[in-house]
Order: sequence, then structure tokens, then C-alpha cells
Amino acid sequence: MDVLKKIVADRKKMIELEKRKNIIQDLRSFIENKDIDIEKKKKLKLSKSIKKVKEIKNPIITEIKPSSPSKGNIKKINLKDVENIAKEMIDGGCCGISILTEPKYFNGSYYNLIVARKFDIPILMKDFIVDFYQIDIASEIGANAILLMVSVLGEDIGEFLDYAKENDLECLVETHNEEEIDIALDTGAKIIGINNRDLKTLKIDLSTTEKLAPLIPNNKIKVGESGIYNKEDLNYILKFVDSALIGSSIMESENIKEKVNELAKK
Ligand SMILES: O=P(O)(O)OC[C@@H](O)[C@@H](O)c1c[nH]c2ccccc12
Repeated sequence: MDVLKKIVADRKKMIELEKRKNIIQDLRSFIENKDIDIEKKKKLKLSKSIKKVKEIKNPIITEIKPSSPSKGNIKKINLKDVENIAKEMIDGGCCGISILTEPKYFNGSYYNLIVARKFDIPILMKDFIVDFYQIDIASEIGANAILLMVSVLGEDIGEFLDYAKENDLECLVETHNEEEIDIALDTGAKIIGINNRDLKTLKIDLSTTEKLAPLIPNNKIKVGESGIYNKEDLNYILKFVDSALIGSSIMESENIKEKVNELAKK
């Protein structure tokens, strides 16, 4: 079984458990204790932020990613660290923050998203979404956008986009090849991501963005994802897309604020 299939199969099992345990109740009490105005934060828009930041800086979405199947442990972090990292990313000049919430392979957590929610920055909930229940959770914890992967949902992605829209969530629709781009465009998705990482083999090829971006009309917001390590990589990717999604290289750096600042500077 390829990596993606394994992650998705495990995620499906975990979601059933989350439903049975009624974790939405636990998340609600956690939010109440933190005194965060979720309704207010839900008004932030990732698409708007990308467009606005683009005028003055490189619009980068930075990712809080504690582990990954390709790298194993990236950074061991607790909730206080997540809060500090989010603050550093914002001070460094990111246009949005992506937060991994998949627990098994990425060591992510819904609670990581909630603690970062105290800041006024658009947040993308990064998970393997296969069930509307996850969209309910995203909405409950105050995410502004969610990731929907064509490689996972195929043609069903339209229904998920509609359900997300009903919940006031923007969607980053992720693609990795021409066929997936066709499906993404058919659904009318507004923000389209191109993942440079093949999730079946975990291999990175930055030229994936160069190859696929021209197939997406320019009225869409295009996001180049994965494998961006330095300014040279970023400048190359931003020749073809509006924004870049960067996780590992930022999480690995000693000084996150400085690293983000250096990348975000035009
Ligand atoms: O750590 P990187 O190589 O900078 O990649 C970030 C992001 O693109 C990557 O985490 C990602 C892209 N699509 C995903 C789908 C699920 C999980 C993770 C991802």
C-alpha cells in the first residue's frame, strides 16, 4: 500500500473514534477556557490575505508541522511552543498559517490550531479530510480554510467544497497532476494548490509547479506546496504561482522569525 492510502485508511478509523468520543464537546470546553472569540476570528480570509500581502511581500503560508512521514520527528513542541512559533511566523511576515491536525503521521492536533487561534491571522486546517465531521470540527475550532485533496476525494471533492462553503470555510484544493487539475477546475475551486511532493512515494520535484501552474487560469489563486528550502527555491516557485506553502524548512530553522522574514522579503 502506498503512503497516502495508509494515512487515509488510518485517518478514517480515527475519525470514527473521534465521533464516538464526541470530541467536539472537549474542544468546545477547551476554547471556552481560553476565552477566544471564534466568531470574530472566523471572518479572516486566506484568499484576501494572499492578495493583500502580494503587493508588498512574498506571500508565504507557513506550516506548523511537528513530524512527517518523510522526515520523522521535525520539532518536538508543546502547546506553549505552538503559540510561540505562531507568533514568530506572524512577526516574520507570513500571510497565513497552516496547522497540521493529523495526529498519527504528522503529530498534529486540533489543540495546536486552537492555541494559535488567539492571533489575527488566517489559519488553514491541514488534515486528510474524508468526512464532513472534520469540516464540522474545522468550523468549531475557528479555522478559516481547510485542505481538500483531489488525490483523496476524487470527484467527490465537489460535495466537500459545498459543505465547507456552507460553513464559511475557504478551501485549498490540492493537486499533483494534470488529471487532478481538471477535477479541481471542474468543481470551481478558487484556491488551487500544486503539491511538489508525490504523496505515494514522498519524492519532491519542484518543477511540478512549473509544469502544472500554466494549466490553471489566472483568476484562481495558485499555491505552490512543499519542498521549498531557501530563497532560490521560493523565487523559482513564485514565478508560477501566487503563494507558497512552506513547512519543514521553517520548522527546522533555529530562528523561525528570521527565517520567515528572510523568505517573505521581496
Ligand atoms: O514541509 P514542506 O516540504 O515545506 O511541505 C509543507 C506542505 O506543503 C506539506 O506539509 C503538505 C502538502 N500537502 C499536504 C497534505 C497533507 C499533509 C501535508 C501536506
